[in-house]
Amino acid sequence: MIRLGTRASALATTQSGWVADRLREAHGVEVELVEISTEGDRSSAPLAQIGGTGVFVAAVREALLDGTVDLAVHSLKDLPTTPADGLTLAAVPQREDPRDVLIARDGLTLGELPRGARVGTGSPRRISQLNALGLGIEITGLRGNVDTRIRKVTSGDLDGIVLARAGLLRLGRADEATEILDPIQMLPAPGQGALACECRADDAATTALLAVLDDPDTRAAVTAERALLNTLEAGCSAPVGALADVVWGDDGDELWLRAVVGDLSGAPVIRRSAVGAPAEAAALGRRLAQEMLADGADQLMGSATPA
Ligand SMILES: NCc1[nH]cc(CCC(=O)O)c1CC(=O)O
Repeated sequence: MIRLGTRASALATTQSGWVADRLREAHGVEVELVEISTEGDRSSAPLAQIGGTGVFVAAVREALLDGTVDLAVHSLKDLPTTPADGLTLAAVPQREDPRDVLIARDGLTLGELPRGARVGTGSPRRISQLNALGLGIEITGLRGNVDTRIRKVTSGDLDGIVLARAGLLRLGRADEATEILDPIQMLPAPGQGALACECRADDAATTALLAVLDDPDTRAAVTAERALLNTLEAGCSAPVGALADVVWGDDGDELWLRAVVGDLSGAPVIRRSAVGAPAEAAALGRRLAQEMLADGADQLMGSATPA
């Protein structure tokens, strides 16, 4: 019997249920879902105020460490880049679509929104990239689960919201998006669309069961994205986007990494890309981050501390 710790939100239980099904299928093991309430779920304060998206992860990790559960499934983009003592990232399953989408009233796209339109997002990364497009839209803070956010549009409170396509796909609501945002304009959060299966580092049995779920291309991609974020010394609430892909190139598999650093004001952002070998994903992320720091990424982010 494997006890799988999960947050109680619809998205978290769907993700955890998916991992549980894969484990049952692959190994015929019993898996029980154990719901864990986190500070991020209990409070509606802005995430930057209560410690960033790490608040979703901390309580679930505690349950792992004290033995209440044997396995935790997180959204990888919510996982801090510093490794947790005593835990191991045992599997990164194949990634869902990493892109962001717009859900707007009347089927509108970003370019069709009138000046002054009110678009909801609390993510500094999304605010920075939206403002840099110079569309004259007004951005307002937004939190809550996927359903709560979508209702801000259907109720007429907001003209649009931006959120991750992966969450919508997992909840069977992807057709509610009115535009898929091209990464050329809107790079996703490092790790977006990927899941993290975490267990105790000394739990060889669970680690071995999880091995079948690991997707090497996804792991290489998110390793590069997270190494970049870590080298920029930026947390989950920094205006940083990154997306890596394994592509077939002249020398076999190549890992392409694109990244953006901005500020919240609509100032020009810094965008760069680099290519390397999938086996050197972390080095690729660090190298691209160094280049962006040389471009002034730290000053740009330094001016961007959210109020
Ligand atoms: N920040 C919250 C969060 N964490 C993970 C997802 C779902 C997408 C994913 O798995 O990356 C979301 C919602 C969103 O950003 O719209």
